[in-house]
Amino acid sequence: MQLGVIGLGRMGRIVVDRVLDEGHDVVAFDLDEEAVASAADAGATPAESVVDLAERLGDDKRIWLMVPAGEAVDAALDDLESHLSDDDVVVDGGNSYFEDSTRRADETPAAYLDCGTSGGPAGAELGFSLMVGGPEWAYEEMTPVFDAVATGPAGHDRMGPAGSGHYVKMVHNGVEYALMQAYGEGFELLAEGRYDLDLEAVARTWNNGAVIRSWLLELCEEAFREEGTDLGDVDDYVAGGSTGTWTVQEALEQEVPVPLIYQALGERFGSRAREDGRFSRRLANRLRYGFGRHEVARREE
Ligand SMILES: NC(=O)C1=CN([C@@H]2O[C@H](COP(=O)(O)OP(=O)(O)OC[C@H]3O[C@@H](n4cnc5c(N)ncnc54)[C@H](O)[C@@H]3O)[C@@H](O)[C@H]2O)C=CC1
Ligand SMILES: O=C(CO)[C@H](O)[C@H](O)COP(=O)(O)O
Repeated sequence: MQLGVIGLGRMGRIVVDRVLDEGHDVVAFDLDEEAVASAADAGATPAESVVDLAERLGDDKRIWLMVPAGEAVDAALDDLESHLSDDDVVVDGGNSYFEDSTRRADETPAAYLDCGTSGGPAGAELGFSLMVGGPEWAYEEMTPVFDAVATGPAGHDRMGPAGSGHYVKMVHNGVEYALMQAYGEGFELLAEGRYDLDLEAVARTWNNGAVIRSWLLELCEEAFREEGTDLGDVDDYVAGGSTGTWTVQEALEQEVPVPLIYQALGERFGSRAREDGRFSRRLANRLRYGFGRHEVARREE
């Protein structure tokens, strides 16, 4: 199969590499020329623009968007629009808002798959977990690509119609916020509590057989190992927040109580007011580096 990939950042480049590794062809474009050159070095065919990418793909185009949610997705789709037909398939693998995805599915003259992607940069080796929404035939058509990008056949599935992939990923991120908050609170109590504990040793012990072992807890262990048990100069400022906000908004609309996710979101917003130096927030700040290679906000000396 030949796949066009638009957006070659932390996540898009992994899509390129994993698809190439499985013997497929890739045509790659990014606004950043260095990212395009680097993908070309890895074996992709470089494109000079979105339109050039579309023209190089010929009939039955298969295109994966991996650009920031929002305007960048609409900009790429605008450029693609006149080059698409209903035999083509466009996948949006970013963290788009699900209602944007249903609108785009209606407006795009190709089959549109909204694909929630989880796993972060660690997915380069492990593969991603992919939650896909959209037409069944398009999902089946893209199965070789999903097999390559995901951990394997069990790492992707069709959730339902348009929007459902990004809807499931939105809720996934709400859960992610709540889990980060729970680990943060537990470690804050241990850090502030009555024993002088090595939190890396605690995390390592928990990760070996404990009920609460998980990848996020492995990232806690990594954070304590790399930053120190007091998290060193990691600031109590947690960025991000859009997917958690959408989750809470949807929960309110559906009248489903999600107090843990709401509380975790509130803690993030609170961290930006810099009222105090909460340990849990500093850990969340550092964990986002662990799973997403997002920049760690550091305290000023
Ligand atoms: N980093 C992570 O852990 C995860 C990120 N995501 C989502 O994946 C998407 C991409 O994220 P990252 O790769 O981390 O971002 P990134 O910032 O590393 O890369 C985005 C790339 O898109 C390019 N770009 C922006 N607008 C463009 C346009 N109109 N045409 C072509 N290229 C354009 C940028 O130059 C950049 O290279 C986002 O929606 C993000 O929320 C999803 C799961 C995990
Ligand atoms: O989707 C992700 C992980 O699953 C991305 O890392 C996302 O950026 C996390 O959300 P936030 O930026 O709000 O922390």
